[in-house]
Amino acid sequence: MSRPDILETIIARKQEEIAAGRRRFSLADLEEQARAQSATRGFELAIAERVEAAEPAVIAEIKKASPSKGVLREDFQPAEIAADYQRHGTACLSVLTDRDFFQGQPLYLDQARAACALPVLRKDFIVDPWQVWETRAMGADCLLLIVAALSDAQMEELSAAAREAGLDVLVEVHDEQELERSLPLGWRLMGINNRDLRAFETRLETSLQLSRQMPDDRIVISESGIHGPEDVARLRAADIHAYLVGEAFMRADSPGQALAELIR
Ligand SMILES: O=C(O)c1ccccc1NCC(=O)[C@H](O)[C@H](O)COP(=O)(O)O
Repeated sequence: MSRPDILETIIARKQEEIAAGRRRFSLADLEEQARAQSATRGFELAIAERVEAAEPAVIAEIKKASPSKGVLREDFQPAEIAADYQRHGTACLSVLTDRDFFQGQPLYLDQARAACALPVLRKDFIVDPWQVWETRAMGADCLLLIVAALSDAQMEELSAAAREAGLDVLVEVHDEQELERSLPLGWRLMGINNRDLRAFETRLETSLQLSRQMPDDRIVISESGIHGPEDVARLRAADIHAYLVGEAFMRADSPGQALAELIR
């Protein structure tokens, strides 16, 4: 029998979390909490405005640890990091809320969002409409749909729930087949993850190659494995102007300073 890969392991854990969560809050409870939240901050718009102005759009990530790299930042203060990112010109934030694999939690999203005026992506593994409403109830502005983790029917169901909840969506693909499956959903923000979530290998070429097949009405966001200005220069040469960066910032004394140096 083959060993389950990390994505399968994470998704199995998510199903347990959802089952436990439903015992505390029904879908109706979460919908009520979500509808009581203030307006979202316009995640897609913040990216689109930068890209249309030919400026780099960075989604700066706040993550303490990852399955591939372990702990990235011992002194982890989400509010301070968010304010630092804002001072140095990020377009948006991404905050890991997964506990078991990334040492995140929903409180970090709340702390980060309260410390700045930036739109925030909830970075987690969304497989059920219950989590979509949970995301909005948490106060997030955008959620991530990882195509590798979802069937076509799930993607449609989650997209419909996100629209109803008033959330923007960042769709994440890693290969041509996932791109083809996800385009009919119609979302404008299309992340190309350079990391193979099953093998952990990270190659910038994934973005460089797959972006050639992206329709003109979509915005490509290159995700993972972006470490220095030379990486951004390669992506920019391929007409990719939006970047999601985590590790390189989390390992820096000042994540905001590292961001400024990446896009200088
Ligand atoms: O980062 C991992 O090890 C990982 C493992 C399994 C699923 C997802 C994983 N990471 C999520 C991400 O894709 C990154 O947090 C994000 O794109 C930023 O990447 P990086 O700049 O390389 O930290």
